[in-house]
Amino acid sequence: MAVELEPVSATKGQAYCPYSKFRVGAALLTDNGCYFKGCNVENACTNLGLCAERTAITKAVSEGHKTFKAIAIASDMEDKFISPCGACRQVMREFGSKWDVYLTKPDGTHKKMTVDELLPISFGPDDLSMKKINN
Ligand SMILES: O=c1ccn([C@H]2C[C@H](O)[C@@H](CO)O2)c(=O)[nH]1
Repeated sequence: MAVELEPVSATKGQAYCPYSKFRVGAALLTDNGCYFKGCNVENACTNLGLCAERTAITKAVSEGHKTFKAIAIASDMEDKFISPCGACRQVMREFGSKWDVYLTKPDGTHKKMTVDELLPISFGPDDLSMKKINN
């Protein structure tokens, strides 16, 4: 397995989710073997809440890491693999389409998908590299 699932499970315990009571943890593995963990951080102003995946990615980027091998995501859902929201998929895609996302269950089972499988035919940084107008 490319990513340790234990850190992601532990990170779920840090979730600040007084409104949804839905705990999520993420563990992001960089190309050079560092882990950045994240949890969801909710807010009384509902739409300011941040998902676990984006917390982990933001922590990594702000510490100088932008190439990722994998991210693992954990929740308390016993019967379903946790699946990242559309916003998180787009933020993952910003840093490449070919890295892995491990969707997990509390019993340790997981499903591995690439960012590209989760967000096919995506819009990304390359699409902005061509100048479309001359001003
Ligand atoms: O992949 C997911 C799905 C949901 N959430 C959070 C957002 C919100 O705080 C709570 C309920 O949607 O779970 C995540 O952090 N990651």
